[in-house]
Amino acid sequence: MRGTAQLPASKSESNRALILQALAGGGTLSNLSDANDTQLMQRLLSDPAAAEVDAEDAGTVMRFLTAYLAITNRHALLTGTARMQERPIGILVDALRQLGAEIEYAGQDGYPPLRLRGWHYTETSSEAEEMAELTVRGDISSQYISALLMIGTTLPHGLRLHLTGKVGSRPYIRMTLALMQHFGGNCRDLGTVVEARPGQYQPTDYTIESDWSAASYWYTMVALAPAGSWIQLPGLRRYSWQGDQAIVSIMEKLGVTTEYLTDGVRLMQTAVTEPFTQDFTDCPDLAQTVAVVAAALQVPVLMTGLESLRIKETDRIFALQTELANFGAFLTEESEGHFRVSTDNFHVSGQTVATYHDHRMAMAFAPLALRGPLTIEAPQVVRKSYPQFWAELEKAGFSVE
Ligand SMILES: O=C(O)C1=C[C@@H](OP(=O)(O)O)[C@@H](O)[C@H](O)C1
Ligand SMILES: C=C(OP(=O)(O)O)C(=O)O
Repeated sequence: MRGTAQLPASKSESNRALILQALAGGGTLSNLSDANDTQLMQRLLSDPAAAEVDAEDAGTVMRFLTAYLAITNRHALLTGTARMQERPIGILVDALRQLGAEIEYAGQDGYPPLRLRGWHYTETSSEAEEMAELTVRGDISSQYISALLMIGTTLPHGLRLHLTGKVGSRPYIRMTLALMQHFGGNCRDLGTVVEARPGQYQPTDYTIESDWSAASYWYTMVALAPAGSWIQLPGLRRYSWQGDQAIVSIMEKLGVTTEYLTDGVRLMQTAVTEPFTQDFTDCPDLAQTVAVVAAALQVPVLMTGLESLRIKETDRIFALQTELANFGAFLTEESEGHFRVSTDNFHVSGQTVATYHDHRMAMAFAPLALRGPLTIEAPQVVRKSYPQFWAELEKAGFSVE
């Protein structure tokens, strides 16, 4: 493998920028993602009269729009796929209700679909001179916190959140604060306390960075490709707001080194090193990539911080365990929350990989084709974050049927 692969733009940055642009009332966004999650967000924001809003399987769309539609006083049914209706949202709904939103559960308590019935400033919230203050659990999804922070700026006195529990996906909260600031918001990260000061966002231009989570699959390919392979990925930045840039240091330990270029990075293969322990609390979306590449390289990585994986697009722990087993690889819970990747005669020989409606299952396993033929079921799942994935693989020399 030698060449350049095109990445999608970051869907996390794109979906925040779209909400902030809507709250600011303008600003030009360049290099918006072609991911379905982002195209969907854009479509839903551009139809302010819709009575039913379908967030499909996009977590950021569901969570960010719950807060955005509430604060903009929309009356609508906010729904999603069957899986989305199993992904919890009670923490966000409770917080928004305390702030003045009228939200009812149209199905099961604590889960979408939601019936939004507008925003009612309570007397205390409009008269008090102090910031609204809430305590929010941080150990289920950071998307609730990002959703609240973005609208917090537009509250009469702003919003202070006290985060409890083991806060996961922290870099995504920092990305939210960075983008809020970029759009003229005044906010602070004080660790277990995060604040959005009251103010007005300003229409601001922003160019979205390429997606580091999508880049992770190219790291796997370079790791598994013949010696001397390299790949260039344009649009990635050395100083990134994306926590999944952590793939750089993780893959140093799995035989791929990163060189920063004027535009993007070049990945080069090096020697594989020792077994190691990796905590995914800050970067859960990298877990599948690393589990698969560690299995293929037969490096016994100990993975921790995987708590949120069970409530993503699918139960990713179960999906990984089931599919890895077909290759002679195992993800075993050694002690609570500590999962060891191990292998017993790892082989790729025409297996079929089920994808469980999860784009990351397809993209994490596809690079195994460098070791032998395989079939990926429902390959269109990649459209959630990387619609061009299969086309880019073909350009890189894979034979895709
Ligand atoms: O805020 C975001 O853009 C995201 C936050 C993470 O979710 P959690 O906060 O639920 O872990 C991540 O897994 C998801 O893909 C995108
Ligand atoms: C978990 C993911 O997305 P979301 O939660 O936004 O659906 C993901 O892209 O891996």
